[in-house]
Amino acid sequence: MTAVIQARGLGKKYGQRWALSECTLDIPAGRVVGLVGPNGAGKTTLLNLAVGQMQPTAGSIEVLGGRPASGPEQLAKVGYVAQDAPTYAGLSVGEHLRLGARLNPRWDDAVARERIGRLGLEPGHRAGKLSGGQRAQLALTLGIAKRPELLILDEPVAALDPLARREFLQGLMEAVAEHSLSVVLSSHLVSDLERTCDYLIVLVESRVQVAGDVDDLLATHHRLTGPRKDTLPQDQHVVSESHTDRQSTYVVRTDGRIHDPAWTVGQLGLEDLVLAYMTPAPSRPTLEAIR
Ligand SMILES: Nc1ncnc2c1ncn2[C@@H]1O[C@H](COP(=O)(O)OP(=O)(O)OP(=O)(O)O)[C@@H](O)[C@H]1O
Repeated sequence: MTAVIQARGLGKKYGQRWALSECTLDIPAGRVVGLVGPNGAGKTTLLNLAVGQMQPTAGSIEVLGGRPASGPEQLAKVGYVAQDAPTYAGLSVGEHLRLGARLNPRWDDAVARERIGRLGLEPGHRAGKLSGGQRAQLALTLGIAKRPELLILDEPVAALDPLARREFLQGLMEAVAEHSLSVVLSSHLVSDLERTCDYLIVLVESRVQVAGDVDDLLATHHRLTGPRKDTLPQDQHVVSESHTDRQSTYVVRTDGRIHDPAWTVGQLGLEDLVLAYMTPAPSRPTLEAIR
């Protein structure tokens, strides 16, 4: 497997506090990767480390086989659309494209102009006067026209209305199909990730909780529901659990089938899976303690 991002024991500390810790990951190439987790989980920190905007406190990270931001060649291979899709308010759309052409050796002006035309963005309009959605589309256009091998996007659709979100993600998926891009995309909007991503990373409190192929994750996670019991499901990794007076519900990860007739086995959607990892089982057993 070729990894676009390979992290080994990666960590970043601000003062006394770890924003990211013990992160070991191999993100495969040619995938659209969703990075999800609650506020403050460390997503932006991981992405900033990947593009070389900050240095690790511990461990190492390689991107496309090189050290982040280690030279012009490395910079050309990686595109980054930072949080809030930053653009230069005083520059026009056309000036952004000219700047992109000057700064990026692989710049594809035809792609940039075609996208701008299709989106109805006037070259003479100042970026500061564009709507949030138009600015995000301009930032995405710059990221795509740079023709990187890996495009990293930090919550690019957070401020967009549902229609603008759909258009943005469609544009992204077209670029993935046309230019065989690898993409890492952080978002809180799991329904959007479900439509676009084929690989998922869940980060909670600075640690990777789970990472893997979306289809594999959905096939190996199950919801077990049954009468409240003293015995926990055997041989399964319990991701989360909840109990009422009469009923117990577990989200478990298992490669095998669940034969115990005491449990009703249900499939999980991606949102349920993410939520299960975001609200993990406190400190396990103890139905006694819960009673
Ligand atoms: N420059 C900084 N100085 C000090 N602490 C920081 C700094 N940047 C981030 N942090 C802290 O590091 C932790 C991780 O922040 P980060 O921005 O990576 O999270 P996130 O998952 O991207 O959050 P969000 O979803 O809210 O954007 C948080 O606790 C945050 O307060």
